[in-house]
Amino acid sequence: MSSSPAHSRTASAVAAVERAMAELRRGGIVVLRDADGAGGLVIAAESCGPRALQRLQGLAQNAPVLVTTRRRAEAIGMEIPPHIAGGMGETNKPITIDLPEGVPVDVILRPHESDRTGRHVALRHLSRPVASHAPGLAQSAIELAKLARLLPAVVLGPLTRDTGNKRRDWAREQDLVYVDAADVAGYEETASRTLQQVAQAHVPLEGAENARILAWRPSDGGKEHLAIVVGEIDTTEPVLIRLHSECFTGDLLGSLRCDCGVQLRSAIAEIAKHGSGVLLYLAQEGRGIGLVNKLRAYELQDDGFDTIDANEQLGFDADERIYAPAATMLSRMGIQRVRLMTNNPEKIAQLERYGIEVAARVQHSFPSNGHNENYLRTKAERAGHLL
Ligand SMILES: Nc1nc2c(ncn2[C@@H]2O[C@H](COP(=O)(O)OP(=O)(O)OP(=O)(O)O)[C@@H](O)[C@H]2O)c(=O)[nH]1
Ligand SMILES: [Zn+2]
Repeated sequence: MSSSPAHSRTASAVAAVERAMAELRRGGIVVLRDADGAGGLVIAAESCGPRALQRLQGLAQNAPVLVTTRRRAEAIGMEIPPHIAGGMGETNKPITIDLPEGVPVDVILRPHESDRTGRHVALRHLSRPVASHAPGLAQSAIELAKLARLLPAVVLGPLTRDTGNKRRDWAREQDLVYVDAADVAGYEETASRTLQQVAQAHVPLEGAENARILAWRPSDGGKEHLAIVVGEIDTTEPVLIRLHSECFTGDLLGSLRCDCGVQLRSAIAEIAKHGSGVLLYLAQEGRGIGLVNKLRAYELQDDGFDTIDANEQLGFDADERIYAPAATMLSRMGIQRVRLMTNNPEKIAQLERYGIEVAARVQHSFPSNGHNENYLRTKAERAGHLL
C-alpha cells in the first residue's frame, strides 16, 4: 500500500509538516513556500531566541515582519488601518506588523506576561500594522504555528520569488527545514485520510466491561486518536456515538472548570446502558489549541474573560476543532449513520459535511458542578450550544 505513488506523496506531505512543526517548537527556522513561488523564513514568536532571529535576519532578502492574527493584534491594542483590516468573513485574518528594533520577539507576543508588564504598550508605540506582500504566506505561517500548538504569532523573513525546486535545494544547503504552504493547508484532512487502525485491545471499563479500545494513527506517525467501542456494533441501525475532545484537566484530574469529566464517564455509561456504541476520544485538547494554550486561556479567564474571549485574546478562533478524523474512523469501522450525543451543532454539521449521516441528536448535558456555571452559560449563550 505504501508503495503506491499517490499514497507516498500524501504521507511525505504530512511528514514535511510534522518536521516543520517540530522545528518551530524548538525555536528553529522553517522555509515556507507558497504556490506562486513566494518564499519566507518563519520562526514562532513564542520560541524565538536571539540567535535564530539573527540568522533569519541574515538570510532574509527583505526586512522581517511579525505576523499574528487580527484578533491577537487587536487584543494587544493595535489599531488596524482600514486598507489592511479585511472585510467580513476575514475576522481573524493574519495581520503583518513592523518588526521593531531592539524589542525581544520571544516575549513580545506572550500574552499573559506582556499584558501584565506593559510590554504591549511598548510594541504598540514602536510598531504598526503594515500591508502584507504575501498574504498567502502569512496565512500559512500562522496555520503552521497553530498546528504546532503554539500561539498564532510568528516572525516572517521574506525571500524573493523563485522557480521550481530551487528553494528546496537552497533550504537543504542551509540545513533548514522546508515545507510547502499547500501541504500545511491540507495537513489536517490529509492526515485524517491516512488514519489506520494500529492497535486493538479489550479493556473492561467500570460500567462497560465489554469495551475495546482501538488506536488510530496517520501513516506518517502524526496525531493519534482512539475509538472506545462498547458491545457489538450493528451498522444496519444508526449507531450511538459520542465525539469526545481530549481534556487532560477534566478527564484525568477531574477539574471542575469544565464539564468534560462528567460528559466522558456518562457517555460511556449511556452507551453501555444502550448495549452498544462508540466513544471517539479525539486528540484536540482545549478545543484544538492544545493544553498549554488552554492553560493560558484559563489565566485570562481568571482575569475576567469568558471561554470564547480568552481564546480570541490569544489570537485563536473560539473553536479550532476539525472532525475529519472522527468521520474517517467511523467510516473505516463501517459506521455511516449515527445518533450523536452532543449539544454542539457544529459537531453535527461537520460530521455531515464529511459524509456521516446524523440520524438524531441525543442531549448530553449535565447540571453545573458549582464551578462551571459561567462556562456552561457561555456555551449556551455565545457558542450556540443546545443546552
Ligand atoms: N480553549 C478552551 N478549551 C476548553 C475550555 N474548557 C474546556 N475546553 C476544551 O473543550 C473541549 C470539550 O469540548 P466537548 O465537550 O468535546 O464538546 P462541546 O463543544 O462542549 O460539545 P458537546 O458535544 O455538547 O459536549 C475539550 O477539548 C476541552 O479541553 C476552555 O475554557 N478553553
Ligand atoms: Zn474540559
